[in-house]
Amino acid sequence: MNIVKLDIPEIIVYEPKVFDDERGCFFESFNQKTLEGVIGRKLEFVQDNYSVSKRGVVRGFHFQLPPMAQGKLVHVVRGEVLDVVVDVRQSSPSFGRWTSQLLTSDNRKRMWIPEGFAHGFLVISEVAEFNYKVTNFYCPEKEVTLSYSCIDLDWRRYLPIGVELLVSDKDKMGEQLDVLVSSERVFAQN
Ligand SMILES: Cc1cn([C@H]2C[C@H](O)[C@@H](COP(=O)(O)OP(=O)(O)O[C@H]3O[C@H](C)C(=O)[C@H](O)[C@H]3O)O2)c(=O)[nH]c1=O
Repeated sequence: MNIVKLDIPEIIVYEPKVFDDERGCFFESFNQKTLEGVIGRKLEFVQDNYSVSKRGVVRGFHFQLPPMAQGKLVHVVRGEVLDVVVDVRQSSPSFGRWTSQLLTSDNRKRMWIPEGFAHGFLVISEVAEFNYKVTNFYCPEKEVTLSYSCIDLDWRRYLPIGVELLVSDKDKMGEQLDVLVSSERVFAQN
């Protein structure tokens, strides 16, 4: 297993060990014991999610507030995405900062996103199939949408000229971080 360090230490990216042979390849797409060893905490995933998106789709940023906060273990089954997380923990030294990683079916990278981060991604390939495990059930009442435009990222530079962003109405209404802070819809100071 190869671990990729990002500039926000709580976000962990790793590449599973791949066993190639003349038939093709094998790798453990998920191993709880291995992952708990890397992350250093117990994990209990309760739900698997799967989304299929066209090139140019931006999903997010979404997060759920306590007590329904979700840790997420994400990966790409087919295609390529730019996966982006934003720290929404007010007590964190990296509050408001973001980091990203290209996740593809070829690089087989998995990204662990703990509770307290808003998550989203841009689809770069023609189609992307995105699969992730979450540590808490979906709770729309506790879900918050942070605007995908709240960070200094030019999403379009990852797309061919002429391909426009495709964003849901809900995500188009995503709010800026300062609004979420003033309405106490971020992770509170400890
Ligand atoms: C997330 C979720 C959604 N839904 C239903 C609700 C809607 O009727 C439909 C589409 O939901 P939404 O537009 O919120 O899907 P995404 O934009 O892919 O949301 C995801 O986007 C970013 C990338 C994330 O990290 C979140 O986990 C997740 O919110 O699925 C469910 O029934 N269960 C669920 O767990």
